[in-house]
Amino acid sequence: MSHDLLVIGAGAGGLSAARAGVRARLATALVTDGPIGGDCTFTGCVPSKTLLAAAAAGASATDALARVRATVARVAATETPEALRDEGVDVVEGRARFAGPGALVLDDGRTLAAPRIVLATGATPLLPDLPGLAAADPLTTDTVFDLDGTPGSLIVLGAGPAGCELAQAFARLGTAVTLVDRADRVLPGLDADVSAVVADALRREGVDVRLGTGPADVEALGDGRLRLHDVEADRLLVVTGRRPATADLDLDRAGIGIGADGAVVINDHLATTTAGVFAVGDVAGTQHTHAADEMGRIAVANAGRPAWRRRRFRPHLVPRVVFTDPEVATIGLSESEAGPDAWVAEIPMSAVDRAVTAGREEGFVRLVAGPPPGTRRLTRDGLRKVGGGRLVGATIVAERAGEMIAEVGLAMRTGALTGRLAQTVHAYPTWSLAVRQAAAALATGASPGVTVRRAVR
Ligand SMILES: Cc1cc2nc3c(=O)[nH]c(=O)nc-3n(C[C@H](O)[C@H](O)[C@H](O)COP(=O)(O)OP(=O)(O)OC[C@H]3O[C@@H](n4cnc5c(N)ncnc54)[C@H](O)[C@@H]3O)c2cc1C
Ligand SMILES: NC(=O)c1ccc[n+]([C@@H]2O[C@H](COP(=O)([O-])OP(=O)(O)OC[C@H]3O[C@@H](n4cnc5c(N)ncnc54)[C@H](O)[C@@H]3O)[C@@H](O)[C@H]2O)c1
Repeated sequence: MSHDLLVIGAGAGGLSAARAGVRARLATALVTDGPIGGDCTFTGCVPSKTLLAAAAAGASATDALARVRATVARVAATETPEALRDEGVDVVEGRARFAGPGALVLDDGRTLAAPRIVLATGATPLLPDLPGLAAADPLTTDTVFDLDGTPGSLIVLGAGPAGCELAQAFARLGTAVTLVDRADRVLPGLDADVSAVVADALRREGVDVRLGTGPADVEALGDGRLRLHDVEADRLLVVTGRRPATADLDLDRAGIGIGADGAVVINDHLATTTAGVFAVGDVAGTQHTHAADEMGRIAVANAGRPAWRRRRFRPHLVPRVVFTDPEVATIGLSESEAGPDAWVAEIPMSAVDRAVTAGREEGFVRLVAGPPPGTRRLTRDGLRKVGGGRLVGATIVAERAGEMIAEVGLAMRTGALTGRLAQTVHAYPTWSLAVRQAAAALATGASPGVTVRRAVR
């Protein structure tokens, strides 16, 4: 059967690519070996955010898990094969591998060919090589949301976004949680003071946070319980990262390269090392639903264009939100990444009236601004004279940080001077007024409660 576009994988990236194909009037087939919606709907964002919301609302463990199942079913019902076929996508159920550069073969022997292929096969949980791990029947994000009830005690191994979110959710549902990471802080990819706020919040809620741990065996205790280091628990949840799903795809038959990090090698245009084949989402090394979604659209647009007319995917414009309480939202460069030419404006949430009225003063807004392109290193006064410079990044820790980061993304996307945020009237008393207050300090010289400094590594 012949198509214009083949998309492999029906998660966020594949769905976005397939819909973009239909919009571009391409005969589009979406090949999937799993349910439509992928990780986000079934094992990622939707169940984890539902569990967090139910736990925050004080639901019982049983109700929270029932709410997870109901919400996943509700979201999944909007993305059935039938609904996609109605949209014009030819949904092909089966597992695909490459037979050659423009050709796929399915597990039942069917073949498909197209001049454009988008690879969107996602990622799978990565389990560390710990002696005794398999025998302890560890939970992963593929299985934890299927539990009938919450365990009395739980070790969460890995304090990245998944570990911190799930540790907080289970603790709030009454489980005795120990959060373990070999790094010396939670969320080790973020600035150290972000980690400190989140670790404090988790500890206040009773999570036993153990950091800087060395390698250890997992020991089965015979009664269904297990021990890791000196911690005993009913169950172990392993959230130590994810591996791009490239196995059994026969990528080498099509000449598609894989990098040292295990992700498919792509360039700024999302093209792989093989002409006509593009890769998007987790299989290409990104880690968020909205990144996969954006990449799907860009890949399809680029697949029909010569290299000089292609759009670039700009990872620095992708916000990242950790949905702990408080939330952590980042975009672009952190202070330590920005370099000594950048300026930083920072306001603690204790100086923001909405946070004070809500009794939620932990956290801060940190804007990082650089000189406009072509401008030399600027003094503090020089920065003010160029409208506060242009934002190159932001880090927000606050109850609603995930909502607050969007306007920073808009400013960065449009290249607006920081002063534009300061000139924009924000309703009082909103959380996002903190962003305006910080922007005002860069653009006008002073703003109550805000400190301005050169970026520190
Ligand atoms: C617990 C958890 C919470 C998360 N929370 C968030 C969040 O709040 N916000 C956020 O932005 N991101 C979150 N993520 C990450 C997000 O879920 C992923 O980044 C996103 O779903 C990746 O989409 P994708 O399309 O790249 O891959 P996937 O959704 O994994 O889709 C890939 C699909 O490809 C199919 N497939 C694989 N191989 C083949 C093959 N050979 N043939 C046919 N089909 C194949 C699979 O069936 C799979 O469904 C979370 C992840 C986890 C684990
Ligand atoms: N809110 C969100 O957007 C969200 C939420 C959850 C997950 N995700 C995505 O899902 C993916 C998986 O998340 P994750 O938190 O599992 O991965 P991660 O790679 O972000 O974090 C893994 C953590 O495990 C630790 N670790 C690794 N091996 C270890 C070991 N042997 N012993 C002890 N600690 C170990 C690391 O130090 C790190 O802190 C990521 O791509 C993440 O971005 C996103």
